[in-house]
Amino acid sequence: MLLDDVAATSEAVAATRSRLAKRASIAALLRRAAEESPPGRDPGPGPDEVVVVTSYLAGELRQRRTGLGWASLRSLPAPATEPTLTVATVDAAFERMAGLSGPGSDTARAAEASALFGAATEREQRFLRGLVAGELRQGALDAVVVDAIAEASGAPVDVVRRAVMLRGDTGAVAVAALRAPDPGAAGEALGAFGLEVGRPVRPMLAQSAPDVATALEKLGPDGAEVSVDTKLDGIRIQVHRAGDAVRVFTRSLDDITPRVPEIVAAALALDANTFVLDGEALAVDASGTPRPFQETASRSASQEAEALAAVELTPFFFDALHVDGRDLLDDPLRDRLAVLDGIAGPFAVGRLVTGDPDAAAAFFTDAVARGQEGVVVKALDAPYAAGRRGAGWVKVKPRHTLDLVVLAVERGSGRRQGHLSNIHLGARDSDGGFVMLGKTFKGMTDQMLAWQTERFTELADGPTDGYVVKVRPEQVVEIAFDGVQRSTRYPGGVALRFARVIRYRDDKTAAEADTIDTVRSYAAG
Ligand SMILES: Nc1ncnc2c1ncn2[C@@H]1O[C@H](COP(=O)(O)OP(=O)(O)OP(=O)(O)O)[C@@H](O)[C@H]1O
Repeated sequence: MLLDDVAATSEAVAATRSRLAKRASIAALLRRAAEESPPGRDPGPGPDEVVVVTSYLAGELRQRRTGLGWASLRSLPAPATEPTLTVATVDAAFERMAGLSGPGSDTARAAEASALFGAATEREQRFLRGLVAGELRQGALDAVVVDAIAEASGAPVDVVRRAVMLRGDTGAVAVAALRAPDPGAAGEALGAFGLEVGRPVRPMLAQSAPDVATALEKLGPDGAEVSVDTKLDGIRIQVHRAGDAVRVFTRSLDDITPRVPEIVAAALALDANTFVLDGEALAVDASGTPRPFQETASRSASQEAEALAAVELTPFFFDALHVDGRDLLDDPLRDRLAVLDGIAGPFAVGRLVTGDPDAAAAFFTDAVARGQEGVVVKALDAPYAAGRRGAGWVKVKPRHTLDLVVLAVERGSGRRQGHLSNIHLGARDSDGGFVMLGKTFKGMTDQMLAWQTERFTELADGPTDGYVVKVRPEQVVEIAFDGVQRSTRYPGGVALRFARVIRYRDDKTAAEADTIDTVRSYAAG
């Protein structure tokens, strides 16, 4: 298949707001990809073309890192006039670039890139640039691609979605679905995708509520028993063990095993040979009181890798997805917790199972008094909704926070001279854009200031010599605030009161940031 076909479809998808139209064009292209490269016909050394086409349609390169920087794409060779590049050729070129390392690799990579872009037409250049810079990626697109795989293969959409969540790899799911001879076989092939120990599953996420009483109402009938879990403010971890082999993954499915030997040791000490557990890793002091979040985060944040050895982390588990040959994802939480308690012992997160709203509220107050972040209230009959903000979990925190996207940054003055300081904050709106809500430089440590100056120079979009530097909307920041007020100053009609920075989040993409509707729900009256 020609890259031009994929680029054309990608442009058509971006040009329409209709989800049905997007789904139809993606499905048509996937079907063509499967027909043009039937299995068994000189497969060559590369992957199935359907895998590559699927990831390009989702806006991603198959290679997570190519070493190609945004800056290197500023001056491109003149475009070709005729489209000749095939998807397989392009994938092979990126594979070579990703494999380069050591002295001279930058030059070799630049030469590869220049040859690739020189063979691309103007439209293909635009598309490739978007892929490399990550500009084509947006959360909403993943869901449309899942829908399109269902349409193209005839498999039920929830079966496709489930396979993607369990496999964490949309391309592999597309191949299995599209290579099946008929819809029935496609559904069967996907149904066989189970949880595999060693392969991370997208974690279940929580909804939120302003207080415990509201959380209980959301979860179901009066008086129904729920689990009120302590909400620990650390790093989400998913720990896989098969015998002596342990792997630790983050919320975004990155493998951090080599960086957390103490978690590996704790996993090996648990009373089961094979498992997948979900939990949170935290720095705690001798009395079990959590250390400030910054200490834990310094272990995960890429910008502070040197702090790695400094803090000892303890894992706390709150869910079991698989134990000793038994998949638990579809079992009710009640049963999963019984299994968890049987193996995790002191490493299980503290919880209270109750149907009494007063007891639940008291547990929350106590957790916060002990320095924890809040609670997650969970329905005992709900399955584990991998990769989704499931209805079964509701988080409650005493402090209001939002995850917003940095839209621009201002040059600092005085003590902050030479730094990029005041950040412009945006919430996500329904059509993929961002609405500005205010600015802040409160709460920033000197370390953050140094880090963000570098980061936003990289993300700068347009001239960087002005006072306000516009940036590509990619960096998520967690903001605490005292309230939301109506305001005519900003386009969304609302502004944050006393917004302050808590931390930069590398575990969320802009597509996962909070929406303007969520922000408005905090506005009084
Ligand atoms: N007992 C618990 N049960 C579930 N999640 C927990 C628990 N303790 C801490 N957490 C954390 O809370 C998060 C659930 O909230 P959510 O799904 O909204 O993710 P989030 O946006 O990363 O949350 P936040 O920013 O509030 O930590 C989980 O990702 C996990 O890291």
